[in-house]
Amino acid sequence: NQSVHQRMQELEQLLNRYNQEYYENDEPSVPDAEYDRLFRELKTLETEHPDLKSAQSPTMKVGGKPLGQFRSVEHEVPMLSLDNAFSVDEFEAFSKRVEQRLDTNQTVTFCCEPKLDGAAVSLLYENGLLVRGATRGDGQSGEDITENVKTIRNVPLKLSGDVPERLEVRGEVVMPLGAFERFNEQARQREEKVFANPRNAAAGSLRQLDSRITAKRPLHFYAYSLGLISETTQLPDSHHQRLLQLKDWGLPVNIEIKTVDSVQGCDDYYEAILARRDTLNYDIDGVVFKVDSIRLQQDLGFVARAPRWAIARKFPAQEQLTT
Ligand SMILES: NC(=O)n1nc(-c2ccco2)nc1N
Repeated sequence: NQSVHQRMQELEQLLNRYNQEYYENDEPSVPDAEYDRLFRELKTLETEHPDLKSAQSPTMKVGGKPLGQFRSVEHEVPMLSLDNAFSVDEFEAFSKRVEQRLDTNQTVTFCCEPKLDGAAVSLLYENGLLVRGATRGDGQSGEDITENVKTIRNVPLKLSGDVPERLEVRGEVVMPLGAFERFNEQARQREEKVFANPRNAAAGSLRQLDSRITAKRPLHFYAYSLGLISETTQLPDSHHQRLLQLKDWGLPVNIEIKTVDSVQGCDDYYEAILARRDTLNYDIDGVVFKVDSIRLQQDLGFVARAPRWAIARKFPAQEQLTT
């Protein structure tokens, strides 16, 4: 019995370490199959020797399921990825495609947004109360991280005003740069692994099993699009106006977002944000231009999984300062 107990303690230590790696840094040192095998071995031994089972066993934290203990969430409206334009010519080709769909004398308004480099999430509010949070996953289904998103500093648990019965908000979770540096400094001092960049820090923090750990992470959320909405009739036809409506209801919307009425306006916006990139308190990897008219967005639809009505224009890669 002693050797069984020893093996159980060894398994517990191994699994806790692998969990830490997986959820702290999103970088497990063993493949999931190996983790699952060890997990099942421990589970079996605990079933055979309940008297030897520890209250802190990793099998207690997850309610019995191995790694995949986040419930899966189906995105009724797919969470799209963005097509990228790496040059002004590629962007102009995009705007030409859009203009082809317009009547001749119509001009197209674009909504311009900084492209936040964090982790995309979906928040679902029912009667104004936050009822679910989910990662983007593969765009069709993600992980249920409700308890974790509730700990994000600027995510309202209750919206204010006359809100739709069901409102799904999508946006980016970022770890502000100052907080990221301080967090990594602390991790270094504690001989814990540091995050390579703020995006990993945000993604890894959101995938913590224990939301008390997430709660200690300085995360911010910025809304940038809407998913499921009941009562769409009351919403304006403009994407920008809808974001301002989200702001009125208490959701954080990035202050850099604005509309322009020409391709030149988009180019100016790209240059202006690029020039100020180092003064922003979060990582961005470009700007996003979206056709502002929802009606025109629906008319343009999307090809594969990227919308025809939006395009990201990426900045040149930032020279990586040696941290
Ligand atoms: N990452 C980011 O800041 N995004 N991502 C979108 C997006 C993705 C799909 C539709 O819109 N918009 C913004 N500002």
